[in-house]
Amino acid sequence: MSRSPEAGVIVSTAISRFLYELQEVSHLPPKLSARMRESRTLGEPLSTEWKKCGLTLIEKKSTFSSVLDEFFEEYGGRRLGPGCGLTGKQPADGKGGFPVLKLPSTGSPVLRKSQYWSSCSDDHFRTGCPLKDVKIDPEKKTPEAAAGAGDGDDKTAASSGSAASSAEANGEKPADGDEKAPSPEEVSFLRKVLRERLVQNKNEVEIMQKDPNSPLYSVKSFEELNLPPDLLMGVYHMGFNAPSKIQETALPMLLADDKTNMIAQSQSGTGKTAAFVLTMLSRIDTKKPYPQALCLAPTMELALQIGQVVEQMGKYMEGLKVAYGVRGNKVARGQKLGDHIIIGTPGTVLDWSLKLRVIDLRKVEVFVLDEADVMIATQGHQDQSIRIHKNLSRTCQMLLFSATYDDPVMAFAQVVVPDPVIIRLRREEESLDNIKQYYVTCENRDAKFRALSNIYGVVSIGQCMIFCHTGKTAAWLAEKMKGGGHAVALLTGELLTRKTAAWLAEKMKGDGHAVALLTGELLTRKTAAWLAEKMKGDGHAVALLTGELLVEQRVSVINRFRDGKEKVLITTNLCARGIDIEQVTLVVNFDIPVDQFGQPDCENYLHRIGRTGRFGKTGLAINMVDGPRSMSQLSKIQDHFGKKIAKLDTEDAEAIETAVGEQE
Ligand SMILES: Nc1ncnc2c1ncn2[C@@H]1O[C@H](COP(=O)(O)OP(=O)(O)OP(=O)(O)O)[C@@H](O)[C@H]1O
Repeated sequence: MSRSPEAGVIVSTAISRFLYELQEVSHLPPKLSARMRESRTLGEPLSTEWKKCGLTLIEKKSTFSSVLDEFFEEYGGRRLGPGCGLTGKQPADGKGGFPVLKLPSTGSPVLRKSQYWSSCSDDHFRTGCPLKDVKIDPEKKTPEAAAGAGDGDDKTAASSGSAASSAEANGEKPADGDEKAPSPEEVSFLRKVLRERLVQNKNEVEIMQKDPNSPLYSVKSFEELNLPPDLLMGVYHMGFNAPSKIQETALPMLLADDKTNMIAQSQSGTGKTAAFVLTMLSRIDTKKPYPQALCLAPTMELALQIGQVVEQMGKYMEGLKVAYGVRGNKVARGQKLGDHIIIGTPGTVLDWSLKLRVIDLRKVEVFVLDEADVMIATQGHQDQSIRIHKNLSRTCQMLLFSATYDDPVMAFAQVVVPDPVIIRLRREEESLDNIKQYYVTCENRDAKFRALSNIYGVVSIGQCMIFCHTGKTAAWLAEKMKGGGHAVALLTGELLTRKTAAWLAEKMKGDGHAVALLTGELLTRKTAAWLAEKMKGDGHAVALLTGELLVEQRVSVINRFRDGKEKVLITTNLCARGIDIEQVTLVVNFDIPVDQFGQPDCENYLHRIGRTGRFGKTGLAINMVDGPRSMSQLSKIQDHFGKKIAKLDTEDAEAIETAVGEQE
């Protein structure tokens, strides 16, 4: 049976997961269940994993399909087709029994092609997410497609078809799939590290509290909060003069003796982290050598960011100790942690508390769940957080913070935060009032580039952001503009293409480095990373070159642009979504923003061009239209906002001068 390593991983873990779930349905003997849990090693060949579980692969027709049907009834799945299912012998007493997997001899095409199974990733499996919670991702590619589209520059990604936009005019496949969108965790991390100051918001804080009669008060200064002097010094050390809008309302409740439980929602950058860090610090006694505050974040990077705030704000608290419950931080079973604050990700903290027992959850005074919206987007985190939460004492103060407020977040919040006060600060509306919007008609992308050059040739532009639909167009345009002498920053999901990686590997080898190049058609990023680790473990010096731009690299690109080192930032929808770069003078939609269904994306349009025209200045937005389709998309956007988008003739220098001149 031939299959790529990644296919093996996906299939094996999905099936193991399936079996793991199945024990609840068909009562596997405990010893076997335990062995199955142990056998979740990433990348083990399917057959080894099965053998470890005491399972055998057979090729006969299914005789155990009723169990399978029962399973799907219970978990809401469906049969995937003939020849793919469970088979085995049911013992006479009806108890126990070893389910045996049956795969078609052709390399399990049904499993691989099925959205259901390919949606079960290793993460679902590792984090113990119930199968019923596995979200089916219709965009998810089969391993073969992923391998083909991953980091090749001579292959185009699988097209989503309907997402086609103006990029079609270039004969290029317009799928977003040619680069990877930053995950919610990455976006959240990027925002945090890029944030330099508080986001101001003039809206009123809305409050919903359990007892509407209990008095509410807000503070206008940190002194009013009666903080211990060492903590107040820490706040000043952070450079905070007065509480932010959300802090004014939240802090008096958070710090009150009755340990109010709270769900707080406001946009990123409004001061939530500072508020809960202050609460954690105010609740701990550094003389007591055990964890008293616990904070969960969705990723290691975010946990470390929070830790930095804790360490800065707690700078004057003598003896304060912080531990990071994140992957790679090892603790010995039974060791008792003497740190006062634990910040970590749900999986590791769960292990530390319930498996290794290094934290006594009953002694935790305050429990914080940060970035709940990002947390629930990560499979498994929700369940793990709930399991941790269940072991906390009733007197523990529970706090949950989120940038959004939709139903899944609230449902989760209600489970982990009993009797909460809910506070909310609505995002200030962005408006198009200060922005002059134009469109330019161009035949193809070369014509778009010419139009852009004309604009640059006639007037001097401050900083400009250009949005393209795909990473490929962005890279092409960046090269063209560089050729024209512009200082250009390029922010896309792909840094190294396979070709570049191969070239770099050769260079490095030439310089005497031992380089194993792990990219290409067969290996996906995950398999490559796994293999690199394995090889390193075996003492090889391995450089892993894949097609992804690391978060740190993205930060550096954005920072360079913000510092004015480059005047033009060319980016894609995917990479720029949710990331604020303030104060550019010109926004160019090289391609009209569309959503995954090819419909005009008004929200994104507003967000993109809202970057210009801030601080009372007039901004300028230019949209490039290359056919009837993009024209119709733009008209819909115009109708949506009810603001005129005027035609601009970029062959007419005077017209350009008038348009740009108005903006200065
Ligand atoms: N009272 C304050 N005065 C001045 N600056 C503040 C204040 N509170 C927070 N800040 C600063 O504002 C920025 C955003 O604050 P913070 O990280 O607490 O917001 P957040 O809502 O948690 O955002 P995110 O969700 O992105 O983490 C940080 O640089 C922080 O140091």
